[in-house]
Amino acid sequence: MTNEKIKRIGVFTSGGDAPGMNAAIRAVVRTGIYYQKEVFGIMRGYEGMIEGDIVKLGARSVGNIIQRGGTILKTARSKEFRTKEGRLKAYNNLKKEGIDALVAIGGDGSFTGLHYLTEEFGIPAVCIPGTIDNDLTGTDYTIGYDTATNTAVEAIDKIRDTALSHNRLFFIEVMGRNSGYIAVNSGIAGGAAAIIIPEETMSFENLMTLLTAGEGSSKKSNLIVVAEGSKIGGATELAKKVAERSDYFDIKVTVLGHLQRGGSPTYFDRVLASKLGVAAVEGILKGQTDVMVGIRNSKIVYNSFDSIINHVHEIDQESLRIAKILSI
Ligand SMILES: Nc1ncnc2c1ncn2[C@@H]1O[C@H](COP(=O)(O)OP(=O)(O)OP(=O)(O)O)[C@@H](O)[C@H]1O
Ligand SMILES: O=P(O)(O)OC[C@H]1O[C@](O)(CO)[C@@H](O)[C@@H]1O
Ligand SMILES: [Mg+2]
Repeated sequence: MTNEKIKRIGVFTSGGDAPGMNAAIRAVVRTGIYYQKEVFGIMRGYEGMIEGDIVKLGARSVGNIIQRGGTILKTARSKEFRTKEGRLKAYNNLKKEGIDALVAIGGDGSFTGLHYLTEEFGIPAVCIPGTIDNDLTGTDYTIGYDTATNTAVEAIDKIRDTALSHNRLFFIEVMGRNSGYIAVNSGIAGGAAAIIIPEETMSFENLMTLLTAGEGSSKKSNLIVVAEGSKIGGATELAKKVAERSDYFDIKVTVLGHLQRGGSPTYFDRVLASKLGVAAVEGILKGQTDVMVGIRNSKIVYNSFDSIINHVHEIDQESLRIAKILSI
């Protein structure tokens, strides 16, 4: 796999950080070096690309990071890269450093930016899905999702102890942007009484009926997991509305927020990141471009940008079904 045209590969992280991004950086750097390429780290995503903040990485410079959360390359959301002028500045910096291929680790927004750069300047690029949201079709799992969901489950377990002791109803809000993946699976694993996600609109009246049924069976403590993208209101709003309709419950709210983004990646995310990092570099050396590398049914797959962007990563219906059966 000695594609002579590619000599220098640039790698960067972009959008929200996710646990396992470091493991992916390590895999990209070491695979590039394994195939006798030079690898450069672009700092702070597209911001660093525009400013020319680019550093050479060696096999040892990515030692001792596989277990660390966050991203050693740092990350950013860049407004300027959304403009053609911004992307031209970025491309000129890549040219200056002799970088002739790119690997991006990020989410849908990062891929969209890279798609434009590839279209405008013809630079080969492969994307690695790195986001806690698991909102990308073309891969069963994104890097960081497993760790974030485990973090949410740990938090839910702790809230359950206090909820039970006080007979309280808790609304627990988890991240996921417009996706309900973290909510559904942390809800099943945490034994939630209801899971509210953007993909499936449970009406507020349905929620009241469910809670009132609990009232009849003298169930006073309950955990409701709410995805931040919920269309019937976030945890705070729902708690307020329930309190207005019933004085039966002692209601509390916990918004888990950014704690879901940090921490040491699980074994699953480390292995996923390692596999995708190797596959991204091998893909680019074999001529893949404008694609996202993913894992489907345990197999590495490359999907074109067009087939993943603006497509919804559907929630598994079976998960929704079992969540309902088990919450009676
Ligand atoms: N339409 C676009 N055109 C050019 N660049 C874009 C576009 N959309 C996003 N980007 C670039 O990609 C960056 C990251 O995108 P975004 O903030 O949506 O995060 P993401 O990659 O989707 O990750 P996550 O959703 O996990 O935080 C943006 O700050 C911007 O620089
Ligand atoms: O860190 P920020 O910029 O507040 O973004 C938060 C968003 O990023 C994510 O953590 C990852 O995309 C989402 O779940 C959340 O909506
Ligand atoms: Mg995104």
